[in-house]
Amino acid sequence: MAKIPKKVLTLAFIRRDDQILLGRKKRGFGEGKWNGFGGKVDLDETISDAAVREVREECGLLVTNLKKLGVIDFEFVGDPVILNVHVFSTVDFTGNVTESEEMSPQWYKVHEVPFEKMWKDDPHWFPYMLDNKKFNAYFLFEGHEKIISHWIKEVESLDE
Ligand SMILES: COc1nc(N)nc2c1ncn2[C@H]1C[C@H](O)[C@@H](COP(=O)(O)OP(=O)(O)OP(=O)(O)O)O1
Repeated sequence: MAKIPKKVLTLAFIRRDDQILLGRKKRGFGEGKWNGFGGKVDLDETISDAAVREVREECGLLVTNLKKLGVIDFEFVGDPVILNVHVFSTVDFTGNVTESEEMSPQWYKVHEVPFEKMWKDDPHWFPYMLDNKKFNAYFLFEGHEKIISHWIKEVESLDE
């Protein structure tokens, strides 16, 4: 049976009191959308090391104690590659929030997250992430704005 190619990506969120740090993507995949910070995993690094690196590159913060809260598979009609996104969260960071070439960061109150300017899947799984619940999810997109099917379930644990 043919193996489905998966591209492993990180997506990290930083929390501070009743706020969450989001970034507006300035270029590339998801340009214009608000999201957490993340990207591809390099050959020589673990997924959580990649999450730390991507946060530092994209918003200038050094994060520690990242907790993996979710693993989401995204499939796009007509594209054989599945995006396998590992979602992390932390409240521990040092440094100053800094705009990068890729992201324009901004703190939002957790009840004022701008879902209308984000990926369509986000309102489905953000409640789990904001409640620190672990979850697995799958979304099938047609284009970048329409979800055709999805599932999401809370889980006891996730592989590190
Ligand atoms: C399709 O739905 C998605 N929703 C959300 N909330 N986030 C998503 C979705 N699909 C991908 N993502 C995340 C995963 C990553 O954090 C970024 C995409 O990473 P990118 O392609 O920008 O990876 P980089 O390593 O930064 O790429 P470059 O090396 O080219 O800068 O979006």
